[in-house]
Amino acid sequence: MGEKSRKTVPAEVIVPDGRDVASDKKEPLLSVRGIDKSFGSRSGRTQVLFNVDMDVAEGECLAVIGGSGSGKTTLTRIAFGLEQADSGTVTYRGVALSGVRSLGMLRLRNESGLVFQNPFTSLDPRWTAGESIAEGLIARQAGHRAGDAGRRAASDDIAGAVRRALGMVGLDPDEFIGRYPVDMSGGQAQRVAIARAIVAEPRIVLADEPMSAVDVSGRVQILDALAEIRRKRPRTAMVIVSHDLGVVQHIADRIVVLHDGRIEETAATGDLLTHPRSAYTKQLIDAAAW
Ligand SMILES: Nc1ncnc2c1ncn2[C@@H]1O[C@H](COP(=O)(O)OP(=O)(O)OP(=O)(O)O)[C@@H](O)[C@H]1O
Repeated sequence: MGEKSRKTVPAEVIVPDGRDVASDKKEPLLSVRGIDKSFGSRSGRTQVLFNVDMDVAEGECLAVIGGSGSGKTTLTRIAFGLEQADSGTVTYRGVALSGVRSLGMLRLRNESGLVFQNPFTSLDPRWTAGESIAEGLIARQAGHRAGDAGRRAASDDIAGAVRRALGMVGLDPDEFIGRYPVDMSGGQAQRVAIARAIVAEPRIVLADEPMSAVDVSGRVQILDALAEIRRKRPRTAMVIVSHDLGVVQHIADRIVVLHDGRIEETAATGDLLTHPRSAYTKQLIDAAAW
């Protein structure tokens, strides 16, 4: 995606110290405020997140970058309700994730798609790509239709949705629908995992280091797949975690830089690349592999 085609957030919403007060004029889709997190026993606790704020707007692609151990995975797991913060709040569509059965948590679970680093551990080796991708939809549709006609209609819908999702990630449905993970490259398997994450048309997708377990050609295809999802589903928000700024610079609208558990800066991608505020961000720009 070219620099010109990038959506940028108005400069006035980026406050001077780099804190992310609001990514858009309207309410963010997902909002994280004042998150602290420590790990360890009472005698030896290590704090890994310090008063972190982060917003994700509808349709926005936000990249969270930082070195190893900076807290990217912990922060995004907390933001998506997969882990509990020690203090602070997470709000999805204006409702707090206040417990596993809270409205905010149920909505977020139902409306998010998750992609993790290693597709071979997230895909069931006993299932074909078609079965893996269909799984989420089948569970969701089961409650909505009754009777044989309903079940037939549901299975037609599912087959169509699975084929569309495979097409969106650049995999030929005829070729891949019946294929098992063992017969896929890392890049193909990761694109199947992405198809599974987006088949139910989630409002927000988390991709945690989706390219790190894949070779260079596979990485390009994964990036293309994510860009295609953004084109076809412009209202879907994405949060992409990466240690490499180069990987995300062509797809992210905004970038959050984490350093030792603190937000170093948050800015529109073009601004961050051309006018990095911190020495640490400059280091990440210099180290970008792509
Ligand atoms: N369950 C856990 N128990 C103890 N420490 C943890 C746990 N999860 C994460 N940590 C620690 O928290 C810190 C942040 O880890 P996190 O995985 O969030 O960082 P990261 O930026 O995603 O790193 P990486 O790029 O290496 O995956 C690290 O020091 C890590 O060792």
